[in-house]
Amino acid sequence: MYALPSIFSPSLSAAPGMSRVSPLDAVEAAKRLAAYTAVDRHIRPEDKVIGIGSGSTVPYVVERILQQGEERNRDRVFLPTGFQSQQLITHSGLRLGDIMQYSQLDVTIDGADEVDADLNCIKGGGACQLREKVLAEVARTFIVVADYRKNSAVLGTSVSFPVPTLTHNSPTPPKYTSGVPIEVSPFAHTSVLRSLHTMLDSPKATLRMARAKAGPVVTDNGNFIIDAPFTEAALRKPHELLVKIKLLTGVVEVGLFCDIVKAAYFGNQDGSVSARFENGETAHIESSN
Ligand SMILES: O=C(CO)[C@H](O)[C@H](O)COP(=O)(O)O
Repeated sequence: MYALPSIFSPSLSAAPGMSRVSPLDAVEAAKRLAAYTAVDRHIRPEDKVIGIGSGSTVPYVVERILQQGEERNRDRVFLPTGFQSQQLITHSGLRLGDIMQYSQLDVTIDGADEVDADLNCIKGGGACQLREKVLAEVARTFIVVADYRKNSAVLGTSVSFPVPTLTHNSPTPPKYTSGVPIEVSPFAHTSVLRSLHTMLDSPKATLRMARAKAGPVVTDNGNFIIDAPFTEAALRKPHELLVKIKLLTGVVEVGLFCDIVKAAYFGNQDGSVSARFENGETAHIESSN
């Protein structure tokens, strides 16, 4: 019953044990290392209500949870942050719950697009940030897992966020980063775009378009996504920026997660894991897997 669905992790579908896993490229191996380490440290036997985030790292989280065994998972319930993680949970044979039944979760583990030195994150690369933030905020412990490319000093500066070229009427053009994902009501998307362009110094903010559908990406909540690049100076104060964006009428949720993360785990290319904790401590963990 407990088997990782191949649609989420084709190269791992036959193997709950790492030694039988087919070779992964460096990034995939790093995602899996981060996920396994976080599950081993934070999903304890007594944790019964567990949030499962979205993205390509989270299937490794579920894989490790499955490896804890049927007995351990029998009386647990798993809450998804979107359609993808809902499918991941049900196809894995784990029990699916509904966030509307729970005001507190034991732990949520999710991916991130980027994490800064203070554990602020950019999320929403998969357009799931509303549900992700709800499940992060109601969890006693919110843990982020990612590969080494997401580990940044300042948001917007990692390789996963290439800086777009931009002309600007300034002698020294400010450095703009690629976007902060912003979920907006479709009705308000043009007015939010205008406010981002004119009031919040994000002239390159654009509506995210779908790849295999005509028109914009539509979220699990029926909304649109705007990707808004900001200057490095703005992203050095992510909480201030979050508040400004959130106050725009029509904004449903912003993919800036501030002061929520308890710990972040980054898989490295050399097989180690770097961890950062909310109290400012860091750890370098040599993998035993
Ligand atoms: O925020 C997210 C989805 O909205 C994801 O957690 C984020 O995009 C990271 O994804 P991946 O694990 O594929 O790098």
